[in-house]
Order: sequence, then C-alpha cells, then structure tokens
Amino acid sequence: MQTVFNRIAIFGVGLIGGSFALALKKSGAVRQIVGVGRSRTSLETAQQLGIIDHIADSVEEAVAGSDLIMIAAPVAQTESILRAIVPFLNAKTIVTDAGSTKADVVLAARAALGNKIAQFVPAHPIAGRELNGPEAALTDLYVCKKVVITRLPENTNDDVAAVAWAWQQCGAIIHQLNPAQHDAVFAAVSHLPHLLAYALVDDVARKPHADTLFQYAASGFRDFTRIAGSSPEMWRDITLANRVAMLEELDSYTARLAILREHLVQADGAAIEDIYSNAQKARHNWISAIEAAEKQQREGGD
Ligand SMILES: NC(=O)C1=CN([C@@H]2O[C@H](COP(=O)(O)OP(=O)(O)OC[C@H]3O[C@@H](n4cnc5c(N)ncnc54)[C@H](O)[C@@H]3O)[C@@H](O)[C@H]2O)C=CC1
Ligand SMILES: O=C(O)C(=O)Cc1ccc(O)cc1
Repeated sequence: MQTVFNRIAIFGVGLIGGSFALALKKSGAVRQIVGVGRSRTSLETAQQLGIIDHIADSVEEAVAGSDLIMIAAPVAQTESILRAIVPFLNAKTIVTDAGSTKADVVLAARAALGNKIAQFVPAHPIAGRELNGPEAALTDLYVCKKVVITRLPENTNDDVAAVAWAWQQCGAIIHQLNPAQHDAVFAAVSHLPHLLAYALVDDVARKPHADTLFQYAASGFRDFTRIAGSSPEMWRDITLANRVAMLEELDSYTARLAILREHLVQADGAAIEDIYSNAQKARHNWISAIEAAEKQQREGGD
C-alpha cells in the first residue's frame, strides 16, 4: 500500500496538471505540490487558485525534494523538460506524464533519461475538456475516468503501482496498453476527431459568407465542433507525434467519405441510410455500454 506523497512537482500546471493537483490534495494523498512552468503569470494564477502550494524557483529545487514528478505540458516539450530534470533526479523519485501520445513520449524519455529510464512511468488520463490553463482545472475531472499506463519493461512493479495509486486517489480507473496499441487506439477515437473538427470549422470560417453560416449553426454544429475550441499548440504536437497512426485513420475515413460521396452522386438513398443506420446502431451500443459501466462503477460493483 502506497504511503502519502511528501512532495509532487508538476511541470505544466494547466488543465491536466492542475486537475491532478486538485484531486490529490482533496484526497489527502500529497503533503505539498510544487509547480514549474514557462509562464510565471499562469503559475501565480495556479497558486492563487490553491492548485499548487509553491512556485519552484528552479528545476533543481523542484526536482531534488520531490518523490513524484508529473509532466503535463504539450507532448513536444517532454524531452527538453526531462533533460532539465535528469541532473537533479534522485534514484527513488518517480517521473510520470499525462501526454496524449505515448510512443514519442517514450522515445523522448529514453533519449533524455538514459540509464534512469526505469524511473519513468508513462501514462495518459482519458479525460479532459476543450478549455486550457489552470483556470480550467477541475477537482473531479478524473472521477470514474480511465487512465492508461503504458509501462516500460524497465519499470518496477512498485513504481507502476505508485503511479496507479496516485491516479486512483483522483478517482480514476487504471488500464494498461503498450505505447503502439495506445497510439493506434487514440488516433482513431480522439486524435482524428479533433483534426476533423478543426478542419470543418476552418473550412466554414474561410467561406465568404461565414458570418451567415455561424449565425444559423445550431446545436449539432456545436456538438460536432466543441473540441475545435481546444489548444492549437497541444493538438499540433499530438498530430505530429502520432502522424503515422493518424494518417492511417485519415485514409480510412477519407475512403468512407468517398463511398458516401458516390452514394450522394448516385442519389442512392438506401445505401446512405444503410451507413447512417450502421453508425446509429454502433453509437447507441457504445453509449449503452458506457452508461452500464458508469452505473456499475457508481454502485461499487466490479
Ligand atoms: N486537454 C485535454 O483534454 C487533455 C490533455 N492531455 C495532455 O496533457 C498535457 C497538458 O495538456 P493541458 O493541461 O490540457 O494543457 P494546458 O495548456 O492547460 O497546460 C499546459 C501547461 O504546460 C505549460 N508548459 C508548456 N511548456 C512547458 C515547459 N516547457 N515546461 C513547463 N511547463 C510548460 C503551459 O504554460 C501550460 O500551463 C498535454 O500533453 C496533453 O496532450 C491529456 C488528456 C486530456
Ligand atoms: O474534450 C474532450 O472531449 C476530449 O476529447 C478531451 C481529451 C483530449 C485529449 C486527450 O488525450 C484525452 C481527452
């Protein structure tokens, strides 16, 4: 059984790092949280909001006295953050992350940490929203949400258990995948949908009559494009980091669109309805499965 963390350092105190901090504080799983970031103003906001107890004056100060380090910055920052950390890393300190992609993060960690790689336990909370920064952080963001740990062969069971325990204190449910499986899954159900939402809003916004279109856009457009309100920097990094898997999903989706387009050219209502019905049935089944799992979770079953 893991004991309470004495001190956790969070690199990137935004939505994800901030929500992790708030949830751990609420559960009593940590004594002190230290924030490190690239924007002083944002760290001061995090401190005023009670998310972090202290703003680190240096990476050395943040790292040397912490038993857990969480990296919750855009994924392309991972290698430079780890390179800054490594000279001060104690043998017992565990480093983890919350990045939305995993194969690139593991490569970055191997390059930066070298023979300290066993101390890095990669993870990804499957929870979030389209808002960013410490103001968007929520204490309950991770309650009943999945966290995927993509453990490395070098990780010890104790270190993986400690990271899992921290997320469980936030209310999360732990899953495990390998990094390639992880990136293939999230290319399909998270990364591609974000690209599509951005593309649709960009397309509409560039039309000469965009104002009229936005004036009449209703809740369907709002639902479909909510995630296009997300951080462009974060999603640029995810898109580039997972480009191979995303290209595969984009090709598959483009092929489906081409089929649908041909049915439209042919005014083939039966074929269009067949695709729509298949999608409607699959979505209903998916929602029912989620609701059943949530009910079981609420009722404490397993
Ligand atoms: N937004 C979401 O819904 C989810 C995001 N993630 C992942 O979590 C990570 C953080 O995302 P958010 O919290 O949403 O973004 P955010 O924009 O709310 O927070 C990121 C923070 O990192 C800081 N930062 C940037 N570069 C840094 C550096 N070199 N050193 C230290 N701090 C730095 C920024 O100033 C900002 O405060 C990303 O890797 C993202 O892929 C994972 C699950 C969900
Ligand atoms: O806003 C939403 O609905 C999301 O999809 C949040 C999200 C964004 C990135 C992730 O890696 C995981 C979850």
